[in-house]
Amino acid sequence: MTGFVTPRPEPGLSAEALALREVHRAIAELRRGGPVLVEGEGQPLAVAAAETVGAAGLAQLREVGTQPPLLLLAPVRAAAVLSRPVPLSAPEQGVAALRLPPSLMDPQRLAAFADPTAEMLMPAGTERAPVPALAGVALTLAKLGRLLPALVAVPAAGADAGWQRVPADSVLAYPDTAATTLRRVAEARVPLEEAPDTRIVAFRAADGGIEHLAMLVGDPEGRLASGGAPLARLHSECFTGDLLGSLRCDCGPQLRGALRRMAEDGAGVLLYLAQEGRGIGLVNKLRAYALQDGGLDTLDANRALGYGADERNFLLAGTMLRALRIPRVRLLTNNPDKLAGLAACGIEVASREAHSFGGNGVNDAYLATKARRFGHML
Ligand SMILES: Nc1nc2c(ncn2[C@@H]2O[C@H](COP(=O)(O)OP(=O)(O)OP(=O)(O)O)[C@@H](O)[C@H]2O)c(=O)[nH]1
Ligand SMILES: [Zn+2]
Repeated sequence: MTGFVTPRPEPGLSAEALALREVHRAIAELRRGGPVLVEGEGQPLAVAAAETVGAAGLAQLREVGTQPPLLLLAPVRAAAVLSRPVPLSAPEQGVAALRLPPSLMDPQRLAAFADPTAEMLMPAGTERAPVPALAGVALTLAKLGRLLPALVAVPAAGADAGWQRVPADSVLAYPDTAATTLRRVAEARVPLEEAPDTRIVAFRAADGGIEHLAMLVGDPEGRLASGGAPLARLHSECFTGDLLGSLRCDCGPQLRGALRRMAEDGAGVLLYLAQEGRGIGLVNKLRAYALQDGGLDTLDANRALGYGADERNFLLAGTMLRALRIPRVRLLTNNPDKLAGLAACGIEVASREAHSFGGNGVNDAYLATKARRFGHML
């Protein structure tokens, strides 16, 4: 059946919640190996994630495709699978498109092209193709889903009403919409080893999505009322460091050290942001670790996966601090991006407080890379 069904917005659902929902549903579809239709200016683009797509998803792509399928990759990843440099021209939005011969339309091979830890090469003679208009948006969608930014794509016609559709605008607005619609949803007193007088406040965006937490230690409101500024830390989730005590990073000592310092100071707010692996997700962070064991540093490993060096969005933190009525902070960080990020969303950073814990023998090169390549102030 072909045809077009106008989506009926549900009563009471805001435009922002609807936009988040479109993206969440598209991500869920990509993650389970299904195809989605990205709509915007130009011909709609049907895509599936190379990492997850199965035979059924590939068949659906073939059905709606008006041209042979393409593999969309970050240029650095395209250069790796082609074993030759891929020069970028400006209008191509940081995407390379490679023609996929029928013999390569195979789930296992596609997954290997997506993943630099699999070391799979495209056959000699593989050609680049013009990059479709919505290719950059589609790769952004894959990254929002914490999938490897590698997609099988076909410019599409005649997709029926059963297809999961997502407007390009909703994808592009997603990071800001997910941040600005955060609301407080739960709160409880949770005494912590390092900071016995702690309340945890949970935040959730419109249409569900990822939740973020604020740990309020002592009396930050009182500190502000007396004209001071409470200590604050933006802590990006690190399952391996925070929970397991991994020695590869410094997150565990930074987390507990920040809580301890806030308790000693009598006030503080620690935002625990669900931005695992600088925003690439735990699975991709593990892939990045594997690449680092092969010789790349933490920045180049992210890039080899097709991600940026740091995919975090600190607008989240601005929204949370405003909701908590904390407009002014003394920020525990060595990261200049956090200072700039908070300033950009109108939070006053009264001072920066150094927050370093020294190397442990395993993380020394990682800490040195943060100083040398990310500009961390150590
Ligand atoms: N992608 C990636 N993420 C990592 C790696 N090591 C740690 N992380 C993540 O990095 C985040 C912590 O960021 P850091 O750069 O260590 O420190 P920061 O929080 O930006 O800066 P500070 O405020 O100075 O501590 C957490 O989300 C970790 O999961 C890595 O090798 N690769
Ligand atoms: Zn860590």
